[in-house]
Formats: sequence, structure tokens, C-alpha cells
Amino acid sequence: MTGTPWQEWTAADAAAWIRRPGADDDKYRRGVLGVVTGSTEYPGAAVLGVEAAYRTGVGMVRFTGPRAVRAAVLLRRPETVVQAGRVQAWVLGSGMDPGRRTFLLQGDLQHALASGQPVVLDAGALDLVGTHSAPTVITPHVRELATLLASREVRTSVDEVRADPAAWAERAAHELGVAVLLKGARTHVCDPSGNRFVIEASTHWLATAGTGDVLAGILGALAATHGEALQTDATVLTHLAATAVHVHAAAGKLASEAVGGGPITALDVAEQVPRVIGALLARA
Ligand SMILES: NC(=O)C1=CN([C@@H]2O[C@H](COP(=O)(O)OP(=O)(O)OC[C@H]3O[C@@H](n4cnc5c(N)ncnc54)[C@H](OP(=O)(O)O)[C@@H]3O)[C@@H](O)[C@H]2O)[C@@H](O)CC1
Ligand SMILES: Nc1ncnc2c1ncn2[C@@H]1O[C@H](COP(=O)(O)OP(=O)(O)O)[C@@H](O)[C@H]1O
Repeated sequence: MTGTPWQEWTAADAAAWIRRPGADDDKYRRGVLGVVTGSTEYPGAAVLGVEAAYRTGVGMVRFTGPRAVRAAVLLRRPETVVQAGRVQAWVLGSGMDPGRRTFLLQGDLQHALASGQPVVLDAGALDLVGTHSAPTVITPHVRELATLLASREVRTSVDEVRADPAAWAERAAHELGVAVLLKGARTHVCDPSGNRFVIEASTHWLATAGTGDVLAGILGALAATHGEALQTDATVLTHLAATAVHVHAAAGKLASEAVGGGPITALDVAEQVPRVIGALLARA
């Protein structure tokens, strides 16, 4: 698993992947994101992902989930639509326990996977990788990647993945045939075509509950707003994944700077995302 070095994904790289709305756009043309996340055990993950998607810039979010989770999402983001309908990309799995899938949830996940639209598989939906053919990116942390690979009969352990995340991210992309975003202080993004990007965290305060759920929402919004490009080139998703990590890291930095370099919450990160998007658009 050697080859060209991993490319540092910079603000200049990210700036090329932010879509500015135009005069001809309406909310549908900008892109609609379908979100199936959260559970009665983890409602907050759904709130955080939806919040982050809106803050990244998307035409609309359609959210599917249990009544209590829908209520929590709507309380924070009343613009969210909880009716089923057409979307340009999906985020599935944040805040879900794969061992506790209801019949209804199983149907919602299958519907999303059968739609042919690009998919971000996070947390409790990682086990679904390989069950569909649409462009896919998985967003595990080290433990989740080790568990996923072990379930596909690849011999590894959490310690091995932690010791060489770059190599294991690449191995996973080849074994699973999808783009991989392996989270950590250094986040590795790669795909089976050989794209390999790395992003250094801006602040270690990002290691706090729910920041991964925010990252999934940012990436989902970027995918939904690039629906057309993704129809013809699945590797667009790899570039969008690296861009999402850059946006997330930069938002974390701004959030901490706003409190004098102090600690941040996941919601603080989401709230800084529009500033990062604005700054990226200003350089494009
Ligand atoms: N607000 C929300 O709704 C949020 C929802 N979230 C959602 O939660 C779901 C689970 O995601 P996750 O990554 O946290 O769990 P997971 O991969 O199963 O790893 C568990 C591992 O951690 C370890 N461990 C646990 N406690 C420990 C301790 N005190 N000190 C040390 N180790 C400890 C534990 O080790 P063990 O106790 O077994 O030895 C086990 O190995 C996921 O769907 C995510 O989206 C999160 O995003 C947070 C915000
Ligand atoms: N030590 C660290 N320094 C900086 N960023 C980190 C560090 N550890 C984790 N992160 C980042 O924090 C986020 C945590 O995501 P995740 O593990 O999914 O947490 P959660 O499930 O609580 O949302 C990821 O974006 C990851 O890259």
C-alpha cells in the first residue's frame, strides 16, 4: 500500500467545491438532502447533522426518523421537511445502533439505498456498505473502521488501524469499493481510483461528542449541491469529502478562537460553518 504521497487538502482545493447559488436556482435546483439519522437513544445526532447541512448551504433537507426525533429536529430547524420526496443525496446512520433497527427504519434505509443517489454512510449505517451501487462515502472513526473490516473478514484490530490509518483507509477503499473518510486528528480521505487526501485538524478541541455528526451533515449538503456532477463521476464524492473535512476543521478553529482558544461544542462548530463557506467563496 505504497505510492504517491497523500495530498494535503487546502483551502484553495476546497474553494473549488463550494457551489454558489445563481439566479436560475430554486431550492430544488440547489439540491435537496435526504437525512435518515438519529434514534430515540441518540436524537441529538439528527439535530446536529441537519443543522450542519443547512449551515453548509443546501436547498432543503428532508428528514426521516421516529416522531420524537422529528420533533427535536423541527424544534431546532423548523425549515426541515418531514415528508418523503425526491432528494439529490443521502446521509444515513449518525446516532443509530445497527443492532436496534426497526422494520420501519429498515425500509427507510433500503429506500434510500435503492434510489441510486449518492450516499454518506455514517456510524450505525456503516454495515450497509456494499449493499447498493450508488456513489458512496463511508465516514468511520478508527474503531468503526476496524469493526467494519473485521466484519468483512479482513484481519485487523483497532490498534493496527490506529497505528497506520492511511494504509487502512486505503485498504478499506479497495476492499469495499467506496470512498473512505477515516476520522481522527489527521483525517484521511481516499477512494479506489487512487485519490488520497489528508487534512490536519485545526484544533484538538474538535474531539468532543457530536462533531462527527456535524461532519456528516456538512458532507451531505456538499453532495446534494453537486448532484449533477456526481451522476457522471463518482470520484467527485472523494473531493467533496475532503472539502467537508476542511470546512469542519476551519469551523472548529473559528469556534475555538471565538472563545479565546477555549473548548467548543458540536453545535458551536456547525454555527461557524457559514463563515467558512463565505471565506471559501471569496477566494474562488
Ligand atoms: N448527541 C448525540 O446524539 C451523539 C450521538 N453519537 C452517536 O453515538 C453512536 C455511538 O458512537 P461512538 O463512536 O461514541 O460509539 P462506538 O463506536 O460504539 O464506540 C464506543 C467505544 O467507546 C469506548 N468507550 C465508551 N465510553 C468510554 C469511556 N468513558 N472511556 C473510554 N472508552 C469508552 C467503548 O469501549 P468499552 O467501554 O467497550 O471498553 C467502545 O469501544 C453513533 O451512532 C454516534 O453517531 C455520538 O456522535 C455522540 C453524540
Ligand atoms: N484528537 C483530535 N484532534 C482533532 N480532531 C479530532 C481528534 N479526534 C477526533 N477528531 C475529530 O472529531 C470528530 C469526531 O467524530 P466522531 O468520532 O464521529 O464523534 P461523534 O460520534 O461523537 O460525533 C471527527 O471529525 C474527528 O476527525
